[in-house]
Amino acid sequence: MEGILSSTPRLFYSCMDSNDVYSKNFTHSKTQSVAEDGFSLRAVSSYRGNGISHALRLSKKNERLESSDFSKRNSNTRPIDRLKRTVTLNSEVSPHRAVSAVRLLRIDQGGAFVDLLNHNGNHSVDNEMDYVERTLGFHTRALDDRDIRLVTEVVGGAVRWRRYLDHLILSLCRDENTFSDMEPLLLQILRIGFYEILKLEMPPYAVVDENVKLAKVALRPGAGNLVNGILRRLLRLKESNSLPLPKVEGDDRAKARALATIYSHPVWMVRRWTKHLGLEATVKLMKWNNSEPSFSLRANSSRGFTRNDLVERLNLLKVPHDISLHTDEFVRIKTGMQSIIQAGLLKDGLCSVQDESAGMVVSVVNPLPGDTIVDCCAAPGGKTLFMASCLKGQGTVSAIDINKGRLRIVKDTAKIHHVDDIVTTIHADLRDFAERSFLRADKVLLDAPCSGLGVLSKRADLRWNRRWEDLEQLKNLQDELLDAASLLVKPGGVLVYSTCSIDPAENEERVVAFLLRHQEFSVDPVNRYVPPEFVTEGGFFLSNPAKHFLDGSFAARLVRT
Ligand SMILES: C[S@@+](CC[C@H](N)C(=O)[O-])C[C@H]1O[C@@H](n2cnc3c(N)ncnc32)[C@H](O)[C@@H]1O
Repeated sequence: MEGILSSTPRLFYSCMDSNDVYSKNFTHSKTQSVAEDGFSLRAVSSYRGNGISHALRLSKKNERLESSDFSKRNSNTRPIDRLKRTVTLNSEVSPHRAVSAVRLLRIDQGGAFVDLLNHNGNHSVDNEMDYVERTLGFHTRALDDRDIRLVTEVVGGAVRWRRYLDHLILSLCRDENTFSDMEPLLLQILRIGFYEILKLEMPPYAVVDENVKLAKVALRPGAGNLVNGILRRLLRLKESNSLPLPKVEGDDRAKARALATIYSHPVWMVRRWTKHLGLEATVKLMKWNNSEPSFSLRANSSRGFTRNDLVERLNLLKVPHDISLHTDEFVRIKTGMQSIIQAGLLKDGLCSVQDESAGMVVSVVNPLPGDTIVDCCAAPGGKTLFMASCLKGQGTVSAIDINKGRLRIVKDTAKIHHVDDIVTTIHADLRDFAERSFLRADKVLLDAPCSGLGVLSKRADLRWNRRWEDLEQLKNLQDELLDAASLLVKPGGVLVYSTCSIDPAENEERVVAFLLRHQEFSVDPVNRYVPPEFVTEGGFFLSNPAKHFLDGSFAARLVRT
Protein backbone atom coordinates (compact mmCIF):
# COMPACT_ATOMS: atom_id res chain seq x y z
CA MET A 1 0.00 0.00 0.00
CA GLU A 2 2.79 2.35 0.89
CA GLY A 3 4.34 1.87 -2.49
CA ILE A 4 1.20 2.65 -4.39
CA LEU A 5 0.37 5.66 -2.32
CA SER A 6 3.79 7.16 -2.50
CA SER A 7 3.96 6.73 -6.23
CA THR A 8 0.58 8.28 -6.95
CA PRO A 9 -0.37 11.27 -4.81
CA ARG A 10 0.88 13.81 -7.33
CA LEU A 11 -1.59 12.51 -9.90
CA PHE A 12 -4.41 12.44 -7.42
CA TYR A 13 -3.92 15.78 -5.79
CA SER A 14 -3.25 17.55 -9.05
CA CYS A 15 -6.86 16.69 -9.95
CA MET A 16 -8.28 18.27 -6.82
CA ASP A 17 -10.01 21.59 -6.67
CA SER A 18 -10.33 23.26 -3.33
CA ASN A 19 -13.73 24.73 -4.15
CA ASP A 20 -15.12 21.41 -5.02
CA VAL A 21 -17.39 19.89 -2.40
CA TYR A 22 -16.65 16.49 -3.83
CA SER A 23 -12.96 16.99 -3.19
CA LYS A 24 -13.64 18.35 0.26
CA ASN A 25 -15.86 15.43 1.13
CA PHE A 26 -13.30 13.08 -0.19
CA THR A 27 -11.46 12.70 3.09
CA HIS A 28 -7.88 11.65 3.37
CA SER A 29 -8.85 8.17 4.50
CA LYS A 30 -11.01 7.83 1.43
CA THR A 31 -8.18 9.07 -0.69
CA GLN A 32 -5.96 6.42 0.72
CA SER A 33 -8.42 3.63 0.34
CA VAL A 34 -9.23 4.47 -3.22
CA ALA A 35 -5.60 4.95 -4.01
CA GLU A 36 -4.95 1.41 -2.82
CA ASP A 37 -6.70 0.23 -5.89
CA GLY A 38 -4.77 1.26 -8.96
CA PHE A 39 -7.85 1.49 -11.10
CA SER A 40 -9.79 3.73 -8.80
CA LEU A 41 -7.15 6.35 -9.03
CA ARG A 42 -7.99 6.72 -12.64
CA ALA A 43 -11.67 6.19 -12.18
CA VAL A 44 -12.65 8.56 -9.39
CA SER A 45 -14.08 11.80 -10.59
CA SER A 46 -11.87 14.81 -10.50
CA TYR A 47 -12.26 18.36 -11.62
CA ARG A 48 -9.80 20.82 -12.90
CA GLY A 49 -10.72 24.45 -12.81
CA ASN A 50 -10.24 24.75 -16.56
CA GLY A 51 -13.71 23.45 -17.31
CA ILE A 52 -14.74 19.92 -17.98
CA SER A 53 -12.09 17.43 -17.21
CA HIS A 54 -12.51 14.10 -15.65
CA ALA A 55 -10.46 11.11 -14.81
CA LEU A 56 -13.30 8.97 -16.06
CA ARG A 57 -12.71 10.17 -19.58
CA LEU A 58 -10.43 7.26 -20.34
CA SER A 59 -8.45 7.28 -23.52
CA LYS A 60 -9.86 4.93 -26.13
CA LYS A 61 -6.59 3.03 -26.08
CA ASN A 62 -6.87 2.30 -22.39
CA GLU A 63 -10.55 1.53 -22.16
CA ARG A 64 -10.41 -2.19 -22.82
CA LEU A 65 -7.38 -2.71 -20.67
CA GLU A 66 -8.98 -0.96 -17.75
CA SER A 67 -12.30 -2.64 -18.21
CA SER A 68 -10.74 -6.05 -18.11
CA ASP A 69 -8.70 -4.82 -15.19
CA PHE A 70 -11.95 -4.27 -13.38
CA SER A 71 -13.11 -7.83 -13.62
CA LYS A 72 -9.71 -9.35 -13.10
CA ARG A 73 -9.18 -7.44 -9.92
CA ASN A 74 -12.65 -8.18 -8.82
CA SER A 75 -12.50 -11.90 -9.25
CA ASN A 76 -8.95 -12.50 -8.09
CA THR A 77 -7.65 -9.96 -5.70
CA ARG A 78 -10.84 -8.31 -4.47
CA PRO A 79 -9.02 -5.23 -3.15
CA ILE A 80 -12.41 -3.91 -2.10
CA ASP A 81 -12.47 -6.32 0.82
CA ARG A 82 -9.78 -4.10 2.25
CA LEU A 83 -11.50 -0.93 1.10
CA LYS A 84 -14.75 -1.68 2.84
CA ARG A 85 -13.21 -0.71 6.12
CA THR A 86 -12.54 2.85 5.05
CA VAL A 87 -14.92 3.87 2.25
CA THR A 88 -17.78 5.91 3.67
CA LEU A 89 -21.47 5.28 3.34
CA ASN A 90 -23.52 7.85 1.51
CA SER A 91 -27.08 7.16 2.55
CA GLU A 92 -28.56 10.12 0.64
CA VAL A 93 -27.78 8.94 -2.87
CA SER A 94 -30.38 6.57 -4.27
CA PRO A 95 -28.63 3.19 -4.59
CA HIS A 96 -30.26 2.13 -7.84
CA ARG A 97 -29.09 5.31 -9.56
CA ALA A 98 -25.52 5.05 -8.30
CA VAL A 99 -25.30 1.40 -9.35
CA SER A 100 -26.99 2.10 -12.70
CA ALA A 101 -24.66 5.01 -13.48
CA VAL A 102 -21.54 2.97 -12.77
CA ARG A 103 -22.87 -0.02 -14.66
CA LEU A 104 -23.75 2.13 -17.68
CA LEU A 105 -20.26 3.57 -17.56
CA ARG A 106 -18.73 0.11 -17.63
CA ILE A 107 -20.99 -0.95 -20.49
CA ASP A 108 -19.94 2.11 -22.50
CA GLN A 109 -16.30 1.27 -21.86
CA GLY A 110 -16.75 -2.33 -22.97
CA GLY A 111 -16.30 -3.75 -19.47
CA ALA A 112 -19.81 -5.12 -18.93
CA PHE A 113 -22.93 -6.30 -20.68
CA VAL A 114 -26.53 -5.54 -19.98
CA ASP A 115 -27.78 -8.44 -17.92
CA LEU A 116 -29.78 -9.33 -14.91
CA LEU A 117 -28.35 -8.71 -11.46
CA ASN A 118 -28.13 -11.80 -9.27
CA HIS A 119 -27.58 -12.41 -5.64
CA ASN A 120 -24.36 -14.18 -6.48
CA GLY A 121 -22.03 -14.83 -9.42
CA ASN A 122 -20.32 -12.32 -11.67
CA HIS A 123 -23.21 -9.94 -11.81
CA SER A 124 -23.97 -10.09 -8.14
CA VAL A 125 -25.22 -7.19 -6.11
CA ASP A 126 -22.00 -7.29 -4.05
CA ASN A 127 -19.91 -6.95 -7.18
CA GLU A 128 -21.93 -3.98 -8.30
CA MET A 129 -21.38 -2.29 -4.94
CA ASP A 130 -17.65 -2.92 -5.28
CA TYR A 131 -17.69 -1.11 -8.61
CA VAL A 132 -19.64 1.79 -7.12
CA GLU A 133 -17.16 2.13 -4.29
CA ARG A 134 -14.18 1.99 -6.53
CA THR A 135 -15.59 4.36 -9.11
CA LEU A 136 -17.39 6.90 -6.96
CA GLY A 137 -15.36 6.62 -3.78
CA PHE A 138 -18.35 5.91 -1.54
CA HIS A 139 -20.94 3.24 -1.13
CA THR A 140 -24.68 3.53 -0.80
CA ARG A 141 -27.15 1.67 1.35
CA ALA A 142 -27.74 -1.92 0.22
CA LEU A 143 -29.94 -2.61 -2.80
CA ASP A 144 -33.33 -4.08 -1.91
CA ASP A 145 -35.38 -6.18 -4.36
CA ARG A 146 -37.09 -3.10 -5.81
CA ASP A 147 -33.70 -1.43 -6.38
CA ILE A 148 -32.42 -4.55 -8.14
CA ARG A 149 -35.41 -4.52 -10.47
CA LEU A 150 -34.90 -0.83 -11.09
CA VAL A 151 -31.22 -1.26 -11.95
CA THR A 152 -32.14 -3.91 -14.51
CA GLU A 153 -34.88 -1.72 -15.94
CA VAL A 154 -32.92 1.53 -15.99
CA VAL A 155 -29.70 0.05 -17.35
CA GLY A 156 -31.47 -1.98 -20.06
CA GLY A 157 -33.68 0.96 -20.99
CA ALA A 158 -30.94 3.58 -21.04
CA VAL A 159 -28.83 1.38 -23.30
CA ARG A 160 -31.74 0.53 -25.60
CA TRP A 161 -32.86 4.14 -25.89
CA ARG A 162 -29.36 5.57 -26.09
CA ARG A 163 -29.67 7.23 -29.51
CA TYR A 164 -33.03 8.78 -28.64
CA LEU A 165 -31.85 9.95 -25.20
CA ASP A 166 -28.59 11.38 -26.53
CA HIS A 167 -30.45 13.23 -29.27
CA LEU A 168 -32.62 14.91 -26.65
CA ILE A 169 -29.74 15.55 -24.24
CA LEU A 170 -27.75 17.15 -27.08
CA SER A 171 -30.76 19.24 -28.12
CA LEU A 172 -31.15 20.53 -24.57
CA CYS A 173 -27.49 21.35 -23.97
CA ARG A 174 -26.54 24.98 -24.43
CA ASP A 175 -24.13 24.09 -27.25
CA GLU A 176 -22.72 21.07 -29.00
CA ASN A 177 -19.43 21.21 -27.05
CA THR A 178 -21.24 20.83 -23.75
CA PHE A 179 -22.47 17.49 -25.04
CA SER A 180 -19.36 16.31 -26.87
CA ASP A 181 -17.04 17.23 -23.97
CA MET A 182 -19.35 15.89 -21.31
CA GLU A 183 -17.75 13.64 -18.69
CA PRO A 184 -18.86 10.04 -19.21
CA LEU A 185 -20.33 9.74 -15.72
CA LEU A 186 -22.32 12.94 -16.12
CA LEU A 187 -23.70 11.68 -19.43
CA GLN A 188 -24.82 8.45 -17.74
CA ILE A 189 -26.59 10.39 -14.99
CA LEU A 190 -28.43 12.47 -17.60
CA ARG A 191 -29.37 9.35 -19.55
CA ILE A 192 -30.80 7.87 -16.37
CA GLY A 193 -32.78 11.03 -15.62
CA PHE A 194 -34.10 11.33 -19.17
CA TYR A 195 -35.07 7.67 -19.28
CA GLU A 196 -36.81 7.79 -15.91
CA ILE A 197 -38.80 10.87 -16.92
CA LEU A 198 -39.62 9.94 -20.50
CA LYS A 199 -39.98 6.18 -20.47
CA LEU A 200 -40.58 5.11 -16.88
CA GLU A 201 -42.79 8.09 -16.16
CA MET A 202 -41.42 8.31 -12.63
CA PRO A 203 -42.44 11.32 -10.49
CA PRO A 204 -40.47 13.98 -12.37
CA TYR A 205 -39.37 16.30 -9.58
CA ALA A 206 -38.09 13.39 -7.50
CA VAL A 207 -36.12 12.20 -10.55
CA VAL A 208 -34.57 15.65 -10.94
CA ASP A 209 -33.66 15.93 -7.25
CA GLU A 210 -32.19 12.46 -7.02
CA ASN A 211 -30.07 12.74 -10.15
CA VAL A 212 -28.86 16.22 -9.19
CA LYS A 213 -27.82 14.80 -5.81
CA LEU A 214 -25.93 11.97 -7.47
CA ALA A 215 -24.13 14.35 -9.86
CA LYS A 216 -23.15 16.64 -6.97
CA VAL A 217 -21.81 13.89 -4.77
CA ALA A 218 -20.22 11.74 -7.44
CA LEU A 219 -18.80 14.65 -9.44
CA ARG A 220 -19.11 18.23 -8.10
CA PRO A 221 -21.72 20.91 -7.45
CA GLY A 222 -21.37 22.36 -10.96
CA ALA A 223 -22.30 19.00 -12.46
CA GLY A 224 -25.39 18.94 -10.25
CA ASN A 225 -26.38 22.38 -11.51
CA LEU A 226 -25.99 21.26 -15.11
CA VAL A 227 -28.16 18.18 -14.49
CA ASN A 228 -30.72 20.36 -12.77
CA GLY A 229 -30.91 22.85 -15.67
CA ILE A 230 -31.16 20.22 -18.40
CA LEU A 231 -33.69 17.99 -16.60
CA ARG A 232 -35.92 20.98 -15.79
CA ARG A 233 -35.79 22.07 -19.43
CA LEU A 234 -36.80 18.53 -20.38
CA LEU A 235 -39.74 18.62 -17.98
CA ARG A 236 -41.03 21.87 -19.52
CA LEU A 237 -40.79 20.46 -23.05
CA LYS A 238 -42.45 17.21 -22.01
CA GLU A 239 -45.29 19.02 -20.28
CA SER A 240 -45.88 21.20 -23.35
CA ASN A 241 -45.62 18.13 -25.59
CA SER A 242 -42.84 19.70 -27.64
CA LEU A 243 -39.88 17.37 -27.40
CA PRO A 244 -37.41 18.25 -30.16
CA LEU A 245 -37.67 15.03 -32.20
CA PRO A 246 -36.99 14.80 -35.95
CA LYS A 247 -39.82 14.51 -38.47
CA VAL A 248 -40.00 11.43 -40.69
CA GLU A 249 -39.77 13.21 -44.03
CA GLY A 250 -37.47 13.73 -47.05
CA ASP A 251 -35.65 11.03 -48.99
CA ASP A 252 -35.19 7.44 -47.77
CA ARG A 253 -31.96 8.24 -46.01
CA ALA A 254 -33.46 11.21 -44.12
CA LYS A 255 -36.49 9.14 -43.14
CA ALA A 256 -34.28 6.32 -41.92
CA ARG A 257 -32.21 8.76 -39.85
CA ALA A 258 -35.33 10.22 -38.24
CA LEU A 259 -36.78 6.77 -37.49
CA ALA A 260 -33.43 5.63 -36.14
CA THR A 261 -33.52 8.51 -33.64
CA ILE A 262 -37.18 8.18 -32.70
CA TYR A 263 -36.94 4.41 -32.16
CA SER A 264 -33.29 4.39 -31.12
CA HIS A 265 -31.63 2.02 -33.59
CA PRO A 266 -28.58 2.35 -35.87
CA VAL A 267 -29.45 3.94 -39.23
CA TRP A 268 -28.07 1.01 -41.21
CA MET A 269 -30.48 -1.40 -39.53
CA VAL A 270 -33.45 0.83 -40.25
CA ARG A 271 -32.44 1.15 -43.91
CA ARG A 272 -31.94 -2.58 -44.27
CA TRP A 273 -35.25 -3.46 -42.64
CA THR A 274 -37.30 -0.88 -44.53
CA LYS A 275 -35.88 -2.43 -47.71
CA HIS A 276 -36.68 -6.04 -46.70
CA LEU A 277 -39.79 -5.63 -44.54
CA GLY A 278 -41.32 -2.27 -45.46
CA LEU A 279 -41.83 0.77 -43.26
CA GLU A 280 -44.73 -0.47 -41.13
CA ALA A 281 -43.10 -3.79 -40.23
CA THR A 282 -39.81 -2.02 -39.49
CA VAL A 283 -41.51 0.30 -37.00
CA LYS A 284 -43.26 -2.71 -35.40
CA LEU A 285 -39.96 -4.54 -35.13
CA MET A 286 -38.23 -1.56 -33.52
CA LYS A 287 -41.08 -1.19 -31.03
CA TRP A 288 -40.70 -4.87 -30.14
CA ASN A 289 -36.93 -4.47 -29.75
CA ASN A 290 -37.54 -1.59 -27.35
CA SER A 291 -40.14 -3.37 -25.27
CA GLU A 292 -39.34 -5.12 -22.01
CA PRO A 293 -38.21 -8.59 -23.07
CA SER A 294 -40.29 -11.57 -22.05
CA PHE A 295 -38.62 -14.87 -21.26
CA SER A 296 -39.58 -18.50 -21.64
CA LEU A 297 -38.68 -21.39 -19.41
CA ARG A 298 -38.31 -24.97 -20.53
CA ALA A 299 -39.23 -27.64 -18.01
CA ASN A 300 -36.41 -30.12 -17.91
CA SER A 301 -37.90 -33.54 -18.59
CA SER A 302 -34.51 -35.24 -18.19
CA ARG A 303 -34.80 -34.33 -14.49
CA GLY A 304 -38.31 -35.80 -14.49
CA PHE A 305 -39.67 -32.27 -14.10
CA THR A 306 -42.70 -31.69 -16.31
CA ARG A 307 -44.34 -28.50 -17.48
CA ASN A 308 -47.14 -29.14 -14.96
CA ASP A 309 -44.53 -29.32 -12.20
CA LEU A 310 -43.08 -26.05 -13.42
CA VAL A 311 -46.49 -24.38 -13.49
CA GLU A 312 -47.10 -25.55 -9.93
CA ARG A 313 -43.81 -24.04 -8.74
CA LEU A 314 -44.51 -20.76 -10.57
CA ASN A 315 -47.93 -20.58 -8.91
CA LEU A 316 -46.30 -21.09 -5.51
CA LEU A 317 -43.79 -18.34 -6.30
CA LYS A 318 -46.65 -16.13 -7.58
CA VAL A 319 -44.87 -15.64 -10.91
CA PRO A 320 -47.43 -14.82 -13.63
CA HIS A 321 -46.99 -17.08 -16.64
CA ASP A 322 -48.59 -18.38 -19.84
CA ILE A 323 -48.36 -21.84 -21.31
CA SER A 324 -46.56 -21.80 -24.67
CA LEU A 325 -48.90 -22.25 -27.61
CA HIS A 326 -46.10 -23.57 -29.78
CA THR A 327 -43.92 -25.98 -27.83
CA ASP A 328 -44.91 -28.55 -25.23
CA GLU A 329 -42.29 -28.03 -22.54
CA PHE A 330 -42.33 -24.23 -22.49
CA VAL A 331 -43.89 -21.58 -20.27
CA ARG A 332 -43.69 -17.85 -20.91
CA ILE A 333 -43.06 -15.26 -18.19
CA LYS A 334 -42.85 -11.49 -18.31
CA THR A 335 -41.68 -10.78 -14.76
CA GLY A 336 -40.50 -12.74 -11.74
CA MET A 337 -37.10 -13.90 -12.96
CA GLN A 338 -35.47 -12.86 -9.68
CA SER A 339 -37.88 -15.10 -7.74
CA ILE A 340 -37.13 -18.01 -10.06
CA ILE A 341 -33.40 -17.52 -9.62
CA GLN A 342 -33.74 -17.21 -5.86
CA ALA A 343 -35.88 -20.35 -5.67
CA GLY A 344 -33.00 -22.26 -7.30
CA LEU A 345 -35.05 -23.64 -10.20
CA LEU A 346 -32.28 -22.83 -12.68
CA LYS A 347 -29.36 -23.77 -10.45
CA ASP A 348 -30.94 -27.14 -9.71
CA GLY A 349 -31.49 -27.83 -13.41
CA LEU A 350 -35.25 -28.18 -13.10
CA CYS A 351 -35.77 -25.70 -15.90
CA SER A 352 -33.77 -23.53 -18.29
CA VAL A 353 -34.30 -20.07 -19.68
CA GLN A 354 -34.84 -20.70 -23.38
CA ASP A 355 -36.87 -18.85 -25.96
CA GLU A 356 -39.69 -20.78 -27.60
CA SER A 357 -38.15 -19.95 -30.98
CA ALA A 358 -35.00 -21.85 -29.91
CA GLY A 359 -37.29 -24.69 -28.82
CA MET A 360 -38.82 -24.78 -32.28
CA VAL A 361 -35.37 -25.00 -33.88
CA VAL A 362 -34.93 -28.19 -31.84
CA SER A 363 -38.36 -29.35 -33.08
CA VAL A 364 -37.02 -28.90 -36.63
CA VAL A 365 -34.09 -31.19 -35.77
CA ASN A 366 -36.65 -33.65 -34.33
CA PRO A 367 -34.28 -35.57 -32.03
CA LEU A 368 -35.56 -39.10 -31.35
CA PRO A 369 -34.36 -41.76 -28.88
CA GLY A 370 -31.44 -43.67 -30.43
CA ASP A 371 -30.27 -40.79 -32.68
CA THR A 372 -26.65 -39.81 -33.06
CA ILE A 373 -26.56 -36.03 -33.11
CA VAL A 374 -23.78 -33.50 -33.65
CA ASP A 375 -24.34 -29.97 -32.37
CA CYS A 376 -21.70 -28.07 -34.33
CA CYS A 377 -21.73 -24.70 -32.54
CA ALA A 378 -23.06 -25.84 -29.24
CA ALA A 379 -22.08 -23.42 -26.50
CA PRO A 380 -23.49 -22.37 -24.13
CA GLY A 381 -25.66 -25.42 -24.76
CA GLY A 382 -29.32 -24.37 -24.77
CA LYS A 383 -30.16 -26.53 -27.78
CA THR A 384 -27.68 -29.29 -26.88
CA LEU A 385 -29.42 -29.88 -23.58
CA PHE A 386 -32.91 -29.77 -25.03
CA MET A 387 -31.93 -32.23 -27.77
CA ALA A 388 -30.27 -34.48 -25.18
CA SER A 389 -33.43 -34.51 -23.05
CA CYS A 390 -35.46 -35.56 -26.12
CA LEU A 391 -33.26 -38.68 -26.51
CA LYS A 392 -34.58 -40.08 -23.21
CA GLY A 393 -31.24 -41.65 -22.35
CA GLN A 394 -30.77 -43.41 -25.72
CA GLY A 395 -28.39 -41.97 -28.31
CA THR A 396 -25.57 -39.40 -28.24
CA VAL A 397 -25.04 -35.70 -28.66
CA SER A 398 -21.55 -34.51 -29.60
CA ALA A 399 -21.31 -30.85 -28.68
CA ILE A 400 -18.57 -29.01 -30.58
CA ASP A 401 -17.51 -25.43 -29.94
CA ILE A 402 -14.44 -23.31 -30.55
CA ASN A 403 -14.85 -21.48 -27.25
CA LYS A 404 -13.40 -23.52 -24.41
CA GLY A 405 -14.91 -21.45 -21.59
CA ARG A 406 -18.40 -21.55 -23.02
CA LEU A 407 -18.04 -25.26 -23.77
CA ARG A 408 -17.26 -25.87 -20.11
CA ILE A 409 -20.70 -24.43 -19.34
CA VAL A 410 -22.23 -27.08 -21.63
CA LYS A 411 -20.36 -29.83 -19.79
CA ASP A 412 -21.26 -28.54 -16.33
CA THR A 413 -24.89 -27.92 -17.19
CA ALA A 414 -25.21 -31.36 -18.81
CA LYS A 415 -24.29 -32.81 -15.41
CA ILE A 416 -26.86 -30.70 -13.58
CA HIS A 417 -29.48 -31.67 -16.18
CA HIS A 418 -28.62 -35.39 -15.81
CA VAL A 419 -27.74 -35.80 -19.51
CA ASP A 420 -23.95 -35.98 -19.11
CA ASP A 421 -24.02 -39.69 -19.98
CA ILE A 422 -25.12 -38.88 -23.55
CA VAL A 423 -23.49 -35.47 -24.12
CA THR A 424 -19.81 -35.37 -25.12
CA THR A 425 -18.12 -31.99 -25.47
CA ILE A 426 -15.47 -31.44 -28.16
CA HIS A 427 -13.34 -28.33 -28.12
CA ALA A 428 -12.47 -27.63 -31.75
CA ASP A 429 -12.86 -25.36 -34.72
CA LEU A 430 -15.62 -27.11 -36.62
CA ARG A 431 -13.80 -26.58 -39.92
CA ASP A 432 -10.71 -28.52 -38.75
CA PHE A 433 -12.69 -31.11 -36.84
CA ALA A 434 -14.98 -31.99 -39.77
CA GLU A 435 -12.06 -32.46 -42.12
CA ARG A 436 -10.29 -35.00 -39.94
CA SER A 437 -13.22 -36.69 -38.26
CA PHE A 438 -14.89 -39.95 -39.29
CA LEU A 439 -17.98 -39.07 -37.28
CA ARG A 440 -21.17 -39.42 -39.36
CA ALA A 441 -24.41 -38.55 -37.57
CA ASP A 442 -28.14 -39.00 -38.12
CA LYS A 443 -28.77 -35.36 -37.33
CA VAL A 444 -26.40 -32.43 -37.43
CA LEU A 445 -27.36 -29.02 -36.08
CA LEU A 446 -25.38 -25.96 -37.14
CA ASP A 447 -26.62 -23.11 -34.97
CA ALA A 448 -24.28 -20.67 -36.62
CA PRO A 449 -22.64 -17.54 -35.21
CA CYS A 450 -24.74 -14.68 -36.56
CA SER A 451 -25.58 -11.01 -36.18
CA GLY A 452 -28.24 -11.75 -33.55
CA LEU A 453 -30.60 -9.30 -35.24
CA GLY A 454 -33.53 -11.45 -34.10
CA VAL A 455 -32.78 -11.07 -30.40
CA LEU A 456 -32.36 -7.31 -30.01
CA SER A 457 -35.16 -7.09 -27.44
CA LYS A 458 -33.22 -9.39 -25.09
CA ARG A 459 -29.75 -8.09 -25.92
CA ALA A 460 -30.16 -4.38 -25.29
CA ASP A 461 -26.58 -3.47 -26.18
CA LEU A 462 -26.24 -5.65 -29.26
CA ARG A 463 -27.70 -3.10 -31.69
CA TRP A 464 -24.86 -0.69 -30.91
CA ASN A 465 -22.16 -3.33 -31.23
CA ARG A 466 -23.15 -4.58 -34.65
CA ARG A 467 -21.95 -2.97 -37.86
CA TRP A 468 -23.17 -3.50 -41.36
CA GLU A 469 -19.73 -4.87 -42.32
CA ASP A 470 -20.13 -7.64 -39.70
CA LEU A 471 -22.79 -9.23 -41.89
CA GLU A 472 -20.32 -9.68 -44.77
CA GLN A 473 -17.78 -11.40 -42.52
CA LEU A 474 -20.45 -13.54 -40.89
CA LYS A 475 -21.77 -14.69 -44.28
CA ASN A 476 -18.34 -16.08 -45.20
CA LEU A 477 -18.01 -17.84 -41.85
CA GLN A 478 -21.54 -19.27 -42.13
CA ASP A 479 -20.72 -20.68 -45.60
CA GLU A 480 -17.53 -22.30 -44.34
CA LEU A 481 -19.27 -23.77 -41.29
CA LEU A 482 -22.12 -25.11 -43.42
CA ASP A 483 -19.64 -26.84 -45.72
CA ALA A 484 -17.88 -28.34 -42.70
CA ALA A 485 -21.09 -29.43 -40.96
CA SER A 486 -22.31 -31.17 -44.12
CA LEU A 487 -19.33 -33.55 -43.92
CA LEU A 488 -20.65 -34.90 -40.62
CA VAL A 489 -24.07 -35.94 -41.99
CA LYS A 490 -24.47 -39.59 -42.89
CA PRO A 491 -26.29 -40.54 -46.12
CA GLY A 492 -30.01 -40.15 -45.49
CA GLY A 493 -29.21 -37.95 -42.51
CA VAL A 494 -30.38 -34.42 -41.74
CA LEU A 495 -28.54 -31.11 -41.54
CA VAL A 496 -30.34 -28.27 -39.78
CA TYR A 497 -28.92 -24.79 -40.34
CA SER A 498 -30.19 -22.19 -37.86
CA THR A 499 -29.52 -18.62 -36.75
CA CYS A 500 -31.05 -16.11 -34.37
CA SER A 501 -31.12 -13.58 -37.17
CA ILE A 502 -34.01 -12.34 -39.29
CA ASP A 503 -31.77 -11.15 -42.09
CA PRO A 504 -32.22 -13.05 -45.37
CA ALA A 505 -28.50 -12.66 -46.10
CA GLU A 506 -27.72 -14.90 -43.12
CA ASN A 507 -30.69 -17.20 -43.63
CA GLU A 508 -32.35 -18.12 -46.93
CA GLU A 509 -29.46 -16.77 -49.00
CA ARG A 510 -26.93 -18.94 -47.17
CA VAL A 511 -29.08 -22.03 -47.71
CA VAL A 512 -29.59 -21.30 -51.42
CA ALA A 513 -25.84 -20.78 -51.86
CA PHE A 514 -25.15 -24.02 -49.95
CA LEU A 515 -27.56 -26.03 -52.11
CA LEU A 516 -25.79 -24.75 -55.22
CA ARG A 517 -22.48 -26.02 -53.83
CA HIS A 518 -23.94 -29.29 -52.46
CA GLN A 519 -26.35 -30.99 -54.77
CA GLU A 520 -26.37 -34.05 -52.51
CA PHE A 521 -28.64 -32.05 -50.14
CA SER A 522 -32.25 -30.97 -50.63
CA VAL A 523 -34.77 -29.00 -48.58
CA ASP A 524 -37.09 -30.97 -46.31
CA PRO A 525 -39.97 -28.55 -45.59
CA VAL A 526 -40.46 -27.97 -41.89
CA ASN A 527 -44.27 -28.10 -41.81
CA ARG A 528 -44.22 -31.49 -40.09
CA TYR A 529 -42.28 -30.07 -37.18
CA VAL A 530 -43.54 -26.55 -36.37
CA PRO A 531 -46.94 -24.77 -36.51
CA PRO A 532 -47.88 -23.47 -39.99
CA GLU A 533 -47.58 -19.77 -39.08
CA PHE A 534 -43.82 -20.28 -38.74
CA VAL A 535 -43.28 -21.94 -42.14
CA THR A 536 -41.97 -19.74 -44.96
CA GLU A 537 -42.81 -20.17 -48.64
CA GLY A 538 -39.46 -21.88 -49.13
CA GLY A 539 -40.30 -24.48 -46.44
CA PHE A 540 -38.05 -22.95 -43.76
CA PHE A 541 -38.81 -22.09 -40.14
CA LEU A 542 -38.87 -18.36 -39.35
CA SER A 543 -40.10 -16.65 -36.21
CA ASN A 544 -40.71 -12.96 -36.67
CA PRO A 545 -40.50 -10.94 -33.42
CA ALA A 546 -43.04 -8.31 -34.47
CA LYS A 547 -45.53 -10.94 -35.67
CA HIS A 548 -45.05 -13.86 -33.28
CA PHE A 549 -43.82 -11.95 -30.20
CA LEU A 550 -40.86 -14.30 -29.86
CA ASP A 551 -37.17 -13.94 -30.64
CA GLY A 552 -36.40 -13.99 -34.34
CA SER A 553 -34.96 -17.33 -35.41
CA PHE A 554 -34.48 -19.20 -38.65
CA ALA A 555 -33.98 -22.90 -39.43
CA ALA A 556 -33.67 -24.88 -42.62
CA ARG A 557 -33.93 -28.69 -42.64
CA LEU A 558 -31.74 -30.23 -45.34
CA VAL A 559 -31.64 -33.95 -46.10
CA ARG A 560 -28.63 -35.73 -47.54
CA THR A 561 -30.00 -37.78 -50.40
C1 LIG B 1 -25.16 -18.87 -31.79
S1 LIG B 1 -23.94 -19.46 -30.72
C2 LIG B 1 -24.53 -21.08 -30.39
C3 LIG B 1 -25.64 -21.11 -29.38
C4 LIG B 1 -25.97 -22.53 -28.95
N1 LIG B 1 -26.29 -23.38 -30.06
C5 LIG B 1 -27.12 -22.58 -27.97
O1 LIG B 1 -28.24 -22.90 -28.34
O2 LIG B 1 -26.89 -22.30 -26.79
C6 LIG B 1 -22.63 -19.78 -31.85
C7 LIG B 1 -21.47 -20.54 -31.26
O3 LIG B 1 -20.59 -20.83 -32.35
C8 LIG B 1 -19.28 -20.97 -31.83
N2 LIG B 1 -18.33 -20.92 -32.96
C9 LIG B 1 -17.97 -19.86 -33.70
N3 LIG B 1 -17.09 -20.24 -34.65
C10 LIG B 1 -16.90 -21.56 -34.50
C11 LIG B 1 -16.09 -22.52 -35.18
N4 LIG B 1 -15.31 -22.17 -36.21
N5 LIG B 1 -16.13 -23.79 -34.75
C12 LIG B 1 -16.93 -24.16 -33.71
N6 LIG B 1 -17.68 -23.29 -33.04
C13 LIG B 1 -17.68 -22.01 -33.43
C14 LIG B 1 -19.21 -19.81 -30.86
O4 LIG B 1 -18.19 -20.02 -29.92
C15 LIG B 1 -20.61 -19.80 -30.25
O5 LIG B 1 -20.61 -20.48 -29.03
